[in-house]
Amino acid sequence: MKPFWFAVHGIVHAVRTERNMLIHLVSSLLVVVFAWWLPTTKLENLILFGWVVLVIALELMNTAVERTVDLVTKDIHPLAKQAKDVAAGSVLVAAIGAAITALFIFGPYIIDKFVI
Ligand SMILES: Nc1ncnc2c1ncn2[C@@H]1O[C@H](COP(=O)(O)OP(=O)(O)OP(=O)(O)O)[C@@H](O)[C@H]1O
Repeated sequence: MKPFWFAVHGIVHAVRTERNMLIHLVSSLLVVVFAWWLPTTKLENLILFGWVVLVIALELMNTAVERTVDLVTKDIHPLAKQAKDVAAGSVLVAAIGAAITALFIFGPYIIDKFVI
């Protein structure tokens, strides 16, 4: 059971220390609110859930890369920059994918609600 709590501790640490993680959690909450408010299908909710999980999981990995790089060197190094920037890029790619998916799924329902 210990590895589970170590993992939970890691998640709590990332939420407490990473501003971007807070942004992802607020965005995830917004997705839940919209999915509850709009008549989305089970499949659509499942797709949205997958993106939310992917973005949060990648942000956790990004945090791990940042900590590892900082542990290895405090000096300015091009490889340290590449490692951090590439890891951050993976989060950005997923976040853009999630935003586009959310727009495609929620967009038509919102238009239906407000345009008669
Ligand atoms: N050791 C380093 N050598 C060279 N460039 C670095 C180094 N550390 C950080 N950088 C550059 O500065 C940027 C900001 O680094 P920092 O460690 O503050 O992470 P961050 O991206 O601000 O993470 P967060 O805000 O999520 O904690 C990195 O994306 C990278 O481009």
